[in-house]
Amino acid sequence: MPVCQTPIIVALDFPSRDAALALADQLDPALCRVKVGKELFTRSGPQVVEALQAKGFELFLDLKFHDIPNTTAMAVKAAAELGVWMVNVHCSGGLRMMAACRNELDKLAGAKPLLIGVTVLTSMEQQDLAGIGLDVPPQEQVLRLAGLAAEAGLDGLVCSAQEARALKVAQPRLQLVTPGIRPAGSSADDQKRILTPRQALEAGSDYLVIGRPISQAADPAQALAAVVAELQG
Ligand SMILES: O=c1ccn([C@@H]2O[C@H](COP(=O)(O)O)[C@@H](O)[C@H]2O)c(=O)[nH]1
Repeated sequence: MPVCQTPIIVALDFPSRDAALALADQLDPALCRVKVGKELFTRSGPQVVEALQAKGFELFLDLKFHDIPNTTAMAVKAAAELGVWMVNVHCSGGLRMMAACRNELDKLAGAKPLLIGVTVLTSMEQQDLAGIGLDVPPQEQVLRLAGLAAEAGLDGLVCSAQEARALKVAQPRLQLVTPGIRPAGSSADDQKRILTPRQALEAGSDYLVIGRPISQAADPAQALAAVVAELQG
């Protein structure tokens, strides 16, 4: 397997295995990892994970598990047995839930996936948090959940790159996985807390999750190359 040399994770948000693999065929596993999320996994299951791994990609299984501790820990174990590189759970499932997942992964022999906690979705802004009874700015809630994730022994967080600077001070051990990445001039779509690839890297993001700006581009390989060039420039 080639060593991936960039922090880019391309989100394969497609309704079929064939569509996802067609995009993967245009991407170089040395230039990006790939992410399988809820839509693709619900339609295509573990077979699409195996097919992408066979093409040489390291894979983030982004199913954002959120359930009682035992159920979530068993789901994380199942993901680990698929050989994925990264798996995630919602931090709002609480400390005991995250600790159960950590504990389950620690029992496994051999390579384990990175265990990452989702803080506040990048599609949410302060008024969305108020709507679910959280009268705090997104960054305050992210930092609170980050503290719980660190206590539970998680490897990192999903957050906006807008919170990266504060998190690198508050939780320097945790790796930061940041969706809501938008090259200058591209549509924000349903994302609210966004930064450009370069801004995100400078703020301290370890991994940049990029979906539609690459997957919906007329030339996805060229769109990926442009992001790589922006990061190197
Ligand atoms: O807070 C989060 C957590 C996960 N995501 C996922 O990342 C990609 C982003 O795709 P774009 O097309 O670049 O918006 C998508 O798969 C989300 O499910 C997120 O956006 N925010």
